[in-house]
Amino acid sequence: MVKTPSGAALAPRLLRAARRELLDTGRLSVEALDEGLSRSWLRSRDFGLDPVGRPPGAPHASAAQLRRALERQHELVAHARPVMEDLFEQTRDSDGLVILADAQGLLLGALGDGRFVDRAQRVALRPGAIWDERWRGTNAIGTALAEQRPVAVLGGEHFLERNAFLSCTAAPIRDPQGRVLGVLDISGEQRGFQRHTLALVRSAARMVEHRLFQTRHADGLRLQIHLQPEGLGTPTEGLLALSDDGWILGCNAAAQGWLGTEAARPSPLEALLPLRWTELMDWARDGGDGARLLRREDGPPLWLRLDAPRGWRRPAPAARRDGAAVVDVEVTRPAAPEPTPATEQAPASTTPDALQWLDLGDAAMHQAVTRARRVLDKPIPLLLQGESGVGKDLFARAIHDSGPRRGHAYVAVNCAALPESLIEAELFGYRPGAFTGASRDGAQGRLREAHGGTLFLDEIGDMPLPLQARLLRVLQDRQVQPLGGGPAVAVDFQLIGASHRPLRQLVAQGLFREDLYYRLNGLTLCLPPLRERQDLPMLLARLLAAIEPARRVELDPSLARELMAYRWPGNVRQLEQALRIACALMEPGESVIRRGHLPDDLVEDLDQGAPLPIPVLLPERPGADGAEASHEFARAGSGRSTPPAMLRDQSRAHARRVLADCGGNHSEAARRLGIGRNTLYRLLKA
Ligand SMILES: Nc1ncnc2c1ncn2[C@@H]1O[C@H](COP(=O)(O)OP(=O)(O)OP(=O)(O)O)[C@@H](O)[C@H]1O
Repeated sequence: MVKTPSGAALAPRLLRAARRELLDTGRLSVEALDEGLSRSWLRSRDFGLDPVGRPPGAPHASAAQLRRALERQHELVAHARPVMEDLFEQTRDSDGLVILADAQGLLLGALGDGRFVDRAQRVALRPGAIWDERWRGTNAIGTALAEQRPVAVLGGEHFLERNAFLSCTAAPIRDPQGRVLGVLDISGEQRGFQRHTLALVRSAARMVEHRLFQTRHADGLRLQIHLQPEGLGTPTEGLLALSDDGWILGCNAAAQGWLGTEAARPSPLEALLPLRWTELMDWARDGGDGARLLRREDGPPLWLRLDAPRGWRRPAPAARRDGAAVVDVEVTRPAAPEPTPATEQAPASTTPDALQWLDLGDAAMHQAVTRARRVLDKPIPLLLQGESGVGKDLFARAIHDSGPRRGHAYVAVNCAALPESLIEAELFGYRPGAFTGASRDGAQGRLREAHGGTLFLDEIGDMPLPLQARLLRVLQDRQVQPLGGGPAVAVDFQLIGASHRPLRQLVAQGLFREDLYYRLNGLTLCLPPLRERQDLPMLLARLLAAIEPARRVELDPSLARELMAYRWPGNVRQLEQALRIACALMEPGESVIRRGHLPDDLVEDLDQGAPLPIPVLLPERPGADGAEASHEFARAGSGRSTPPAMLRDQSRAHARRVLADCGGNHSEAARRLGIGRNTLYRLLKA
């Protein structure tokens, strides 16, 4: 936490002297300062910020950009708003502001009505401004994000002296998967700071997290846990969300702490609690009322309460992954609010885990998973669209594994990987001796192999037109005619097509049959590119755990932030590959991935792409970087297919213009660009 050991800020004079020393000598008298504050000051210095000079041109969202950010974060905003109103009432007398920021430090909303609001406006403490440390130096919002924990930054502890009149406390808000979604902050005049504010903001953030968890897992069975029975039902309780076959799908921070686990990966109930799923079902069948004490060998006893939505019903008996039988149970709960409208309810599904596993908290992925679930048991063809490497193949497999055909074959064919002459035989099969080079025994073909199961046609946009006609016939007649003749054979499969090329556009260009397009497109699911995903931290943790199951590997925090701002042209595949290489390059004793471990081309991109992290935002001071520059940034931000060389050229040209604007002052130019001086030199030379 950013505070002195005594919990109070040091005298302004001492803080100023310590900062001066840091800038003059590069040394920080750490004995005098709290560790978190020291780290943040060092970061602020490395960003090239000057505590007393002109403030750097921090980006500021336009009204439309802010609107879009609010739309993206509507779930967070909806749950935070009532909590913020409550906080505002509690802190009204001390004339402060209650602020909500997103995970990039973009201020989404603020509540306040006193004199302080005017002063706050003058330092851009208002919606649309970005309080990332990169531009504002040490401050509660930016520092809470960088340190990923609650912080108080009092008066002169702010790196920029213009902010020294502020005292701010902030706590991160995490989503049900544990990734930071945003920050709740209370800011006020330094004089008005009250010691309990940090505790207040921390418990308010917990309350928002609690509401997010309840909403995200509204349809399934939940367990409440606490060390004391009185804690059950309060925002301090631990929450576990369970799948219909006894797997823990979600686990809030309190539960993670008590159970010594992480929320990243679903695990069976029995792996975390000394409680069998069948016992829990018996309890549920008996009404599931009251609280129970659960004694554990590896930790303090926990109180446990069952929380099932009204009418929650265990779906039809199905084999569990561990082979244990499950029973059909309906839980009768006391009267509760009417269930959410039918369109919002997830359908009953026996093993939601394969799809659930992909739902790490990104809104677009969540929507794709929810929609896929709704049609799992229906004969509706699915079309997956998304850039190469976003996980279409994995998603198709998860649909199969979560649906009623999971006990049958999953047959994947990459239509782009085979020459036209072979695809036909591969898909439709052939009779013995049907063509030169054919096997003597013939082949039944992939379509027939998929009978009863799922056929996944990857890169279906690359299927040659004559084959499209044949495939269409199969889909219409539900029969396959092998090459070389012979009787037609009935087939029945779930069809999933995928393409990184927009099929609709191919239809317009005459490259894809319109009638086949409509046959395939029962429901289109669009998987988001990695750069737009909001769940990168969770994905990183997931991939690292898979690559290095035997040791705990972490990313250097500043590198993690860079990776989050990177554009990932190769999507999850590129990320996975980069992490594999990094893990391979680490020395045996190392556990933190740093830049030096990454593939060279990625490091090069990170260096050269450094001005791009927040490309779509306008500079706060219009005169500073100029409208032209911001348009260029905006173009770079939206130019998905812009090749790296072009991006480099654009970035270099932009850097040169900013440098010229700064009269050749490299430090000032680096500050305005939001990059380090060395990166600027490299960028100019590139
Ligand atoms: N959510 C995820 N969790 C873990 N790994 C993932 C996830 N999504 C994708 N991957 C990994 O990323 C890689 C690329 O995924 P996949 O092959 O499914 O992408 P794709 O969209 O089908 O690519 P292409 O269009 O090039 O065929 C795979 O190694 C896959 O395991």
